[in-house]
Amino acid sequence: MIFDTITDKIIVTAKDYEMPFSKGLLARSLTTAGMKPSEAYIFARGIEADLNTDSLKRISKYELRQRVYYSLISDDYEDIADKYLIWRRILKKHSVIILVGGSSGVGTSTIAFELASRLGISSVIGTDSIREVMRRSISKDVVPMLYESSYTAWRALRNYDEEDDELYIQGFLRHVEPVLLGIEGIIDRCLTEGTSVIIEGTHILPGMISDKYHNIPNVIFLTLTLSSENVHKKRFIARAKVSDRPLERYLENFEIIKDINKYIVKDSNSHLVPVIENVSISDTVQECLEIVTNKFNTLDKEEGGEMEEII
Ligand SMILES: Nc1ncnc2c1ncn2[C@@H]1O[C@H](COP(=O)(O)OP(=O)(O)O)[C@@H](O)[C@H]1O
Ligand SMILES: O=C(O)[C@@H](COP(=O)(O)O)OP(=O)(O)O
Repeated sequence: MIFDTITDKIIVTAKDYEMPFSKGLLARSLTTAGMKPSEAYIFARGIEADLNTDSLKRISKYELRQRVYYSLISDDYEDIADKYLIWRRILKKHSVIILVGGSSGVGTSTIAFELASRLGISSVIGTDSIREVMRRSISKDVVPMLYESSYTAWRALRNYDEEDDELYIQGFLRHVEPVLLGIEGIIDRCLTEGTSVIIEGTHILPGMISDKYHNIPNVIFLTLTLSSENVHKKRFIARAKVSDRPLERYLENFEIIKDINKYIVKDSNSHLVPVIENVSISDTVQECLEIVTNKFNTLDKEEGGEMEEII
């Protein structure tokens, strides 16, 4: 009841908490369902106006969801109405595992965190953290490539030939292999527990991840790329300004990072994994959300899900 005394806003009540109605929050769920941000805010404002007209002081989350759903239908947003509800049921019923791959600097961490916040998935794990854990359990003598970066791993190969066109990719593949053990372990754990996670980083290489996971419908692969060298370089510059990751290291190895990027894209294409150009954050997030939502929409329909059942 505390909010009633400090705000004039309608209070939205849930089982364990209550909070003032927020147009921003509602608009966010609507954009997750595919509505354009500009339309979503106007729509959320309309919902608030309707609630005020009805002189409501408090509304349950359940009733609010119901109102939003039927307003979407009556405003000819039927597609969005379905998607608006689907995430609630999906996350209740399934574990959702999203794997976001791409070479260093293309934006996998940034996009993974955005997706997690939009979808209400609370766990995001970077493959560089998994690599760190693997380093503690596998000695450098056994797998020296694990102690390198993806783009310097070639240096740890035995008797390498600097003229070999495949040298950098061979190093990258040997670097990725032990990290995959950790990635697959996390996926298995989430599937067993029914929890959701987004795993992101350069070690998500579709062709090296066991076929078993490609055949599980709630494991979704996404690959990010940047075709423009200039934009890609600028991303390292931007990142160096806000972190301790030295710019020189990435620029010095840029040609190798580009080769790895090309390899990941080719590998993704041949495994039918969607490849997304990460130019604008909002477009990339929207594109990823569309892929993920459509996949679950299909799965949900196959399972005979009825939208009305949860409102
Ligand atoms: N779509 C984008 N538009 C502009 N900047 C971006 C975009 N995606 C990522 N960035 C920025 O680029 C830099 C590298 O992104 P990051 O997510 O750290 O890459 P990765 O995890 O793939 O190495 C960061 O400074 C990030 O804020
Ligand atoms: O090995 C690599 O390519 C990067 C991956 O991390 P991101 O750049 O993708 O965050 O790690 P590094 O060893 O440079 O810290």
